[in-house]
Amino acid sequence: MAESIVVKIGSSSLTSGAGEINRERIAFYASELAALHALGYQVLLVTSGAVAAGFRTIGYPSRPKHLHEKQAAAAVGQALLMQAYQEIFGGHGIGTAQILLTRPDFASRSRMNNALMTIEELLHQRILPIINENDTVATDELKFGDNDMLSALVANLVKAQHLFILTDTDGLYTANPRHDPNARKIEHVEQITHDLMQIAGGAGTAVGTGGMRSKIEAARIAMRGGVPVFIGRLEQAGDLLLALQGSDKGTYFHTDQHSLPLKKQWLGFHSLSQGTIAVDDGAAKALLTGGKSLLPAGVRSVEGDFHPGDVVDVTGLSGDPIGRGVVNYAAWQIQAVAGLSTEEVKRRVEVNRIEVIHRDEWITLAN
Ligand SMILES: Nc1ncnc2c1ncn2[C@@H]1O[C@H](COP(=O)(O)OP(=O)(O)O)[C@@H](O)[C@H]1O
Ligand SMILES: N[C@@H](CCC(=O)OP(=O)(O)O)C(=O)O
Repeated sequence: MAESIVVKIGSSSLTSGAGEINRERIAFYASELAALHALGYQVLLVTSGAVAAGFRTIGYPSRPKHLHEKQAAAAVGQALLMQAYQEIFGGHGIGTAQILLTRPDFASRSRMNNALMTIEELLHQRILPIINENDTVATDELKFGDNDMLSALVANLVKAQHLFILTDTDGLYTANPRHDPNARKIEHVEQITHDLMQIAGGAGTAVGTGGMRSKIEAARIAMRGGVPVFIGRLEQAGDLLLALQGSDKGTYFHTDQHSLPLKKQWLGFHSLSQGTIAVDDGAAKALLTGGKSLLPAGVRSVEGDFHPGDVVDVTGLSGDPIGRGVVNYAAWQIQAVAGLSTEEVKRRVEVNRIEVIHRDEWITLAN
């Protein structure tokens, strides 16, 4: 099967800053993507810029702050973006398709599968999918977070060979290079640590949203799904191909993880959690390194009102999340048997399976 490559381009790289698209830059990125397409890669574009491309047409003096204004600007800007992509990719002989996604769509496994089947068919037909969040219906609480995260989820979904997050800075620096002239570039990252998260700051311009922090969070999710990530900037023709070959145009995030089956992706990244179970150190170790199931003996406390078959988050004693799984017990049942031996549990409650969470229904999310 052809290698698939997901490229995410930020608002700051596609728009003028005054609420309009920057056609010249769009043409530049399109020709970079077209070059990979011509080499036989299956290319997917995750585009930002709907809000940033649309606010001038509406008459807003700067990027709007209120939700309804952002949504109106996105409705205008998304059409302008697609029009530009269609014309410009068309000039390269490449057909394009618009895919607008929302987070709740993915909470349903069948809708997530439908999105994947559509994307696969488009790629099979050599059409370039252009993906954005459906901003006109996404509310702040139910967003992917940011298009950086959307690109990581899409990369996992299609089991991409690479994710390129293109922005206005040539990689991750030890501090925000806009503010710290002594900041040094980090060329390679093997693991996203707490310290690394600390050095990644917010957005660089008035049109960008998540800054480096949201890119690192996205990189962590992609790496968890076995997708290596590049964060950086393209300057001249051929740079995307050079970045694919490992040039020094940005920061490379490596991964030794395998790609995740769809069921585990859904569980880890899309399902809606109905509660939280805190476990002791022994159970945390068994789940994280032993590939074991969670037994009642390891449970310390329970929050939420969930039922068998629901998805819950699992934390260690510190409260840090370690993973997520499907429970075989109702919340009240676990509360009744937390910390007890398997024999004792069998005497006290009637459940189909003794494991609180079976290892086949579990995904580790800690680093
Ligand atoms: N440690 C860091 N290294 C590099 N850039 C950083 C760092 N911390 C914050 N940034 C900022 O992140 C910005 C890129 O993110 P953002 O403005 O959201 O762009 P985009 O629209 O491409 O998503 C850079 O312009 C830079 O100012
Ligand atoms: N869906 C929004 C993108 C928001 C976003 O993540 O922007 P950016 O930080 O520029 O990638 C839009 O198209 O305006």
